[in-house]
Amino acid sequence: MAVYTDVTEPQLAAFLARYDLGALSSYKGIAEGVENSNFLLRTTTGTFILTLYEKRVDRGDLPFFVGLMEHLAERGLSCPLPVHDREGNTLGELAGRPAAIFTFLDGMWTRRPSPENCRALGGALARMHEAAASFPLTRRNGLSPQDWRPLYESCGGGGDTVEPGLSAEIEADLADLEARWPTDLPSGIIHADLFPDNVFFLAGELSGLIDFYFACTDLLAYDLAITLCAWCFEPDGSYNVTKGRALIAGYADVRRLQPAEYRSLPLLCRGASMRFLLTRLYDWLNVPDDSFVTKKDPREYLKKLRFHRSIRDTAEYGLEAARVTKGRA
Ligand SMILES: Nc1ncnc2c1ncn2[C@@H]1O[C@H](COP(=O)(O)OP(=O)(O)O)[C@@H](O)[C@H]1O
Ligand SMILES: N[C@@H](CCOP(=O)(O)O)C(=O)O
Repeated sequence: MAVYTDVTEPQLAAFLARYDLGALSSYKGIAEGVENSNFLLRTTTGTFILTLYEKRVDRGDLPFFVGLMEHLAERGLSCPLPVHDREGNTLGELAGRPAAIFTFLDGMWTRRPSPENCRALGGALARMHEAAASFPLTRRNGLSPQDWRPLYESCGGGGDTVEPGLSAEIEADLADLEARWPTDLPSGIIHADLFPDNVFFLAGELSGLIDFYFACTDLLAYDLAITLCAWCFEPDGSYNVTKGRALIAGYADVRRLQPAEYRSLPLLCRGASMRFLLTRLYDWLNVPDDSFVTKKDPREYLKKLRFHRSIRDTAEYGLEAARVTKGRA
């Protein structure tokens, strides 16, 4: 459930009066999502999404997030386009929260992605990376390798209550990831949270990407690793090589991987697994059971971490280097 802030009809009507969007017809809270309060907004001119930014989002980051969506949408990527008010602002204030209105994207997210979905997604991710290359702002990744240890330490050894031995396992992996994390791969703006619930499909075609609220400046191939972890495993925890192959090939059809990016993929996938293991572990231990937020199981990412640790050669993800890189790896 993600409606943390109530908005009254007079408050919303007054907010809307600043826009050329017609009069308020109806609005209702959207249950999905974790970070912010979202409303489906209907006016006499169309359907929109109203977002109120909650505590977990830093106000200082909003121009980056909203500006990025506008930049991407203007370059043909299907993602929410922020609507300007009559004075040209995309960000305002409603019910004591920063707020913005976005165009509505048709489609639904898929719980059972197919290899074709993965191929289309790979292409969209690469197009996003290319379109974002000309965006002038940057944002540090607040969940980068240097942030993982403090996050782990803030869990206070609670990992062992989730799974015996988890703390020692995390510590060993953290030390290895910190020592070997690559710094010389191509970087740019990444989505950083491209999970199935953030990708819409309509009649089998990818219709848009949403939720850019973890977007940041980081390694492009790390975004591919995050996406592979989120899309290419089955509910029983097994890796689906057909989906992995389709995702990587779809990406490389648009943006070829450099040999070093290809070689680094197992390490980047371990890092991606560690990042989501740690944020889920923190929430598992700290978010009250009766809160609105649905806590996600950290053990899903522990299994993925173990799988990626077992990979000896990137080809095990489904594609030989020669098919996805510029030269020979
Ligand atoms: N532009 C949009 N078009 C259609 N639906 C949207 C749009 N933006 C958000 N939504 C809906 O709102 C839900 C929550 O949005 P999301 O950005 O994922 O929230 P959060 O940042 O809180 O996780 C999505 O799952 C989707 O149903
Ligand atoms: N994708 C993350 C949680 C973030 O949720 P979102 O609704 O903002 O995408 C996870 O699965 O741990």
